[in-house]
Amino acid sequence: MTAAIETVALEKHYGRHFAVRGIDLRVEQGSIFGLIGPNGAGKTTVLRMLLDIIRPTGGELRVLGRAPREAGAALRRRIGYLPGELKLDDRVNGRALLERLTALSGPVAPGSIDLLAERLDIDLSRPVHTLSKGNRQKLGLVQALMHRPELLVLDEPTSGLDPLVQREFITLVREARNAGQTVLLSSHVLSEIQHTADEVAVLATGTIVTRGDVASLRLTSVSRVRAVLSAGSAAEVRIALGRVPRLDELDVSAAPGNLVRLTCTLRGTVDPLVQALARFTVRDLTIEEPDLEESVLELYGRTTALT
Ligand SMILES: Nc1ncnc2c1ncn2[C@@H]1O[C@H](COP(=O)(O)OP(=O)(O)OP(=O)(O)O)[C@@H](O)[C@H]1O
Repeated sequence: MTAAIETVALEKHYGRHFAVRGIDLRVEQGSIFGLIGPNGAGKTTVLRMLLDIIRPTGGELRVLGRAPREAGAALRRRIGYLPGELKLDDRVNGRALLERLTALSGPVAPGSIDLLAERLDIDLSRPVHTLSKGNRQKLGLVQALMHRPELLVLDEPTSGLDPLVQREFITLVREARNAGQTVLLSSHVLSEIQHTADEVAVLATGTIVTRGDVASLRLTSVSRVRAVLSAGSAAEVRIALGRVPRLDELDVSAAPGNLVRLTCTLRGTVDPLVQALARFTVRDLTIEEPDLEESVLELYGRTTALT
């Protein structure tokens, strides 16, 4: 099956400065793909090249099987795009603005705009210039979604939205995927990626530093461990845990009643730790599953350390 998006060695430089370099992406049809990265990582640059708003300085790029540079407006109509910096015509109300945009997007099913407006809780009769940042963002989402495009490209989609609307957005994105649409979203709000994306690529300083499904990204990251053991001494526990690979930040202290408390961090599999603890009586044990945020922050840290 043709991928919805495929890039090979994609690059964009401005003079001697590379905004992105060596980007290989494959986004399968009917999936949700998340692009995460800190400010300036290159997320917007990648998305804008997909839309042919800017042109690559190197590499190859295909969107819905076509080269954006050649496919023009016909390809654009198959895509719903929410730009990171949304510019809307201020002089009209929301409904007039959206109806005008249908000239670019192509046909919109009757009732679709009203349904989306209701779900995102936006009043379309209000002049655009009176709308708050969040309400403008909602209009941006409606225009991206209203023509049920094959591909949604959403740059920081929940920026400015309150938590209830964010939740509705997540539902809308999942519905889109279930209906066979493909979604590419960029964000540094990791929770929305964590709750939606099938696959994630982490971008830092213009290159992909890691990729995978959300579950596997968690696996490679750090868990926080807390335990209370019945043990002869803190020193005995320290020695036993000294042989556990990828264990860090170990803090062991004696507590009343022949108890020993410990905290540490652990990267990867927990089995060696559990085996080391098994020689004591374990009174309490908590292994906090790391969230994506922690994994990604850690990855950013590793990347920074390398540069
Ligand atoms: N027109 C331009 N001229 C020069 N440099 C640019 C231009 N546009 C982007 N850049 C640079 O390219 C890099 C990537 O920028 P980009 O906007 O793609 O990052 P981003 O990941 O979307 O960041 P943010 O989360 O802050 O929106 C940055 O270093 C930025 O300064």
